[in-house]
Amino acid sequence: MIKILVTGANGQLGQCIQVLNNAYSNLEFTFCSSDELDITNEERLRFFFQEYKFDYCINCAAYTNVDQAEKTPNKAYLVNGQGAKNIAEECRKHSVTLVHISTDYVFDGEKGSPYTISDSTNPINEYGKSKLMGEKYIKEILEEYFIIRTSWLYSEFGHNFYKTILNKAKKGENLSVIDTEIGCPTDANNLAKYIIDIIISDNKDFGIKHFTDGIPMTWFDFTKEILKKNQLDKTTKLVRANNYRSFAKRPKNSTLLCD
Ligand SMILES: NC(=O)C1=CN([C@@H]2O[C@H](COP(=O)(O)OP(=O)(O)OC[C@H]3O[C@@H](n4cnc5c(N)ncnc54)[C@H](OP(=O)(O)O)[C@@H]3O)[C@@H](O)[C@H]2O)C=CC1
Ligand SMILES: Cc1cn([C@H]2C[C@H](O)[C@@H](COP(=O)(O)OP(=O)(O)O[C@H]3O[C@@H](C)C(=O)[C@@H](O)[C@H]3O)O2)c(=O)[nH]c1=O
Repeated sequence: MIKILVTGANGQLGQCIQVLNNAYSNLEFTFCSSDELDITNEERLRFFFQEYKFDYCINCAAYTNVDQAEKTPNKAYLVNGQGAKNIAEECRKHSVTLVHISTDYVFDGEKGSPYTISDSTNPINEYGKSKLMGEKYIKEILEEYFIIRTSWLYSEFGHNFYKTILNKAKKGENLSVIDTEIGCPTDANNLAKYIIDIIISDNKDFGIKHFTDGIPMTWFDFTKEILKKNQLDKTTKLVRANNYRSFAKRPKNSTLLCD
């Protein structure tokens, strides 16, 4: 039996992993919400790792509000930086393999072609900087880790662009969406399966990975797809925008090349 701790389990990705709970007879999951296990609480983490003998930890816990992170960066650094460090230290002490999730926003978006795992990082907003801090701690502390960078997650769970657009369109709102940022929308359910495949695979090729399952497009193109898929394209007014009122800068082209 492979014992797996999932932190931040009530978030979008955590819920996608919960859907897979009964699909694998050789996996035993422990799902912890932020209330049950706060990754910034070192004492609680220590207790948890000591009490239960995990083989893997999937860290889905994160501060993901990109605009709010500009206003309260310390909170983002605490969870995405220090929190990741705390988990990595417990993983090292107890020989647990860490599967950590990172983001396309660690890149500045200026490259002009898809980012590979060996490209230099240079985040342009506080969320991206805090996620990069988490990556750096993990690389320093652990040898057996997976850092999976992904992008533009959507699913039926939690908050995401797909659901925001769908809700607005269903309410009959006019949509104005930027076409100046390019990335790869990724179904969080497929990311969940990819993570489990890594865990059950015999081939332990540790390190950084890129995972997306969508083709590069702008948020505007993605909106068109969302509307079409939900038969709202004929009834919703959608206009192309050059800018959208937001606090954080976002990379122009953060397309990830998957390995
Ligand atoms: N969403 C996206 O588009 C993308 C996400 N990612 C990364 O993927 C991962 C999963 O993202 P996603 O599921 O969408 O994010 P969510 O915001 O949906 O989920 C994050 C979860 O982390 C929890 N959390 C926050 N602070 C703590 C803490 N101190 N201790 C424990 N749990 C905490 C939150 O709980 P609560 O709500 O109670 O605070 C929430 O349940 C993150 O690492 C994110 O950076 C990468 C690329 C794209
Ligand atoms: C809702 C909306 C957004 N936008 C713009 C704002 C922004 O530039 C872009 C995306 O908006 P959002 O704020 O929903 O997405 P954002 O929070 O930037 O999404 C990011 O989240 C983090 C967690 C990640 O790791 C990234 O991969 C990425 O998914 O679309 C519009 O132009 N019109 C709209 O109606």
